[in-house]
Amino acid sequence: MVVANRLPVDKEVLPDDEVRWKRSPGGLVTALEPVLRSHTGAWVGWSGVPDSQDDPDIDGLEIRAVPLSSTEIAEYYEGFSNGTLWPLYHDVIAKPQYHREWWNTYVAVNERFAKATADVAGHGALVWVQDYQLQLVPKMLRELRPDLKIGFFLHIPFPPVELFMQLPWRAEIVNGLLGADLIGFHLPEGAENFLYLANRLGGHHASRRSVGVRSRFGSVEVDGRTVTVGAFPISIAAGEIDAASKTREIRRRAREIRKELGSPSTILLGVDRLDYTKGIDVRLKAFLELLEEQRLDPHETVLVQLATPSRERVESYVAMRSEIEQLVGHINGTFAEVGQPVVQYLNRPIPRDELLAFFVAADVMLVTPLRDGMNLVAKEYVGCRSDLGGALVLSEFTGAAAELKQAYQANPYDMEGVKDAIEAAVKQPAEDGRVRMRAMRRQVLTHDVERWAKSFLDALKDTAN
Ligand SMILES: Nc1ncnc2c1ncn2[C@@H]1O[C@H](COP(=O)(O)OP(=O)(O)O)[C@@H](O)[C@H]1O
Ligand SMILES: O=P(O)(O)OC[C@H]1O[C@H](O[C@H]2O[C@H](CO)[C@@H](O)[C@H](O)[C@H]2O)[C@H](O)[C@@H](O)[C@@H]1O
Repeated sequence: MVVANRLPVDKEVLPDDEVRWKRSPGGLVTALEPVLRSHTGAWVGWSGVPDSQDDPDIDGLEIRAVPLSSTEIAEYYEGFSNGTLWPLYHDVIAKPQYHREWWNTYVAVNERFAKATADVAGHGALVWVQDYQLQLVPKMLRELRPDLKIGFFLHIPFPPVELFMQLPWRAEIVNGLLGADLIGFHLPEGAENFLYLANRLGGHHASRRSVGVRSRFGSVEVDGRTVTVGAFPISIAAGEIDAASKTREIRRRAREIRKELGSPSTILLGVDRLDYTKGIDVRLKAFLELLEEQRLDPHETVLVQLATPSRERVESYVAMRSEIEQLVGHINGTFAEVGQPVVQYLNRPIPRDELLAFFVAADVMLVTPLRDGMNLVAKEYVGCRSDLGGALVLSEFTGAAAELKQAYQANPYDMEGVKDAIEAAVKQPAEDGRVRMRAMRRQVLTHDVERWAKSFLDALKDTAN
């Protein structure tokens, strides 16, 4: 069973009360949906709208919707999850807000998820709890159902001790997670941060040697149980994406996109949830300066930014959206010609096949987060480039940077470094580009999401309890 804040589909109620289900945003769903489709399993989660307990009908998946009221959405989802934990775990890029009411609602909603799971899980079932919205569920679930095998995976970075210690409920979170049999992080660093805190805040004996990738797991002794802690970098359904990107329709659409953009020599592409962690402003500022310094030609270059709306009622997201839209306006105001914008910006989700066509069309992919747990967009781009064309500019502060070493990597806080990386990617010699892309594709195609799920679930089955 998968337990996640979100169901794989979001409910949409149209003005005539007709109900439609659409794909949920974000990489967690991108990764887990194909995994669960290829196994039998149930998914417990929220439908994205208030007060709904409809279970949508999805082929091969049993869905259990957990209802949330409007107040709970404001205090648990927008509040504690995305106004407190999200910025705290992402290097405090925005200032985390600490409110006791938000915390109380987070506890109550975690209890509801634990109870919903306990009600439907078969005896001895394997339960896989996902992400920062549900960090108390492992302990709550163990108390309700000690027969279950409980795994937990954190999709975002686990912060260093200096930042985590800000959290007024730090011990409760660490002890909540320790209810699991296996706790997984994307990177060894996150696992090591957690092991240190389990000892410091929980007072438990924790292993101290370094953690490996899918190997050399750490452990914490908790009330006679051993909790295993490991690093399992997530990935994409690489084979599916590779095959789809080779189809005639997507290749044709990619050529058409280039024409529609005015047949520029260089298409730069950004694809993100509209989130302040993604560094969309970083790449726009770098692009602006490269145009100003005449290192890029505005008649030959187009930057396409596809930004799907996200967490639109959270304050820091509102501010960031207007900053980005101002920057887009400023760049176009300065460098565009009538009918020929240099930045094309769409603030809406793009259908999957259309997105793949954009990846195939893009000469340079811009992935510039200030901090990101993994970033599946970088892997999707690589997965789409069977032609060995294109170049990836990648922030050092993404989880993906640990695996995609042949990308043009840059520190997103170093504007000159980002500009140099973009310029080098735009001007790369073709053969150099092929060598880089071949190496990155080898990594992505041999480390797909099935391998991620298998390595986590095998480790979970191997846990002693
Ligand atoms: N504008 C968009 N339209 C459609 N899908 C998008 C858009 N932006 C991002 N996505 C998809 O959402 C997922 C984002 O995953 P990821 O890069 O891991 O970041 P996060 O989960 O933080 O949003 C990817 O599968 C990507 O293709
Ligand atoms: O559910 P939302 O609030 O709309 O947000 C979407 C998802 O964003 C986050 O995704 C993370 O998971 C990805 C896959 O592991 C990873 O590549 C990325 O770096 C993370 O940011 C969030 O963690 C999910 O819970 C959200 O559903």
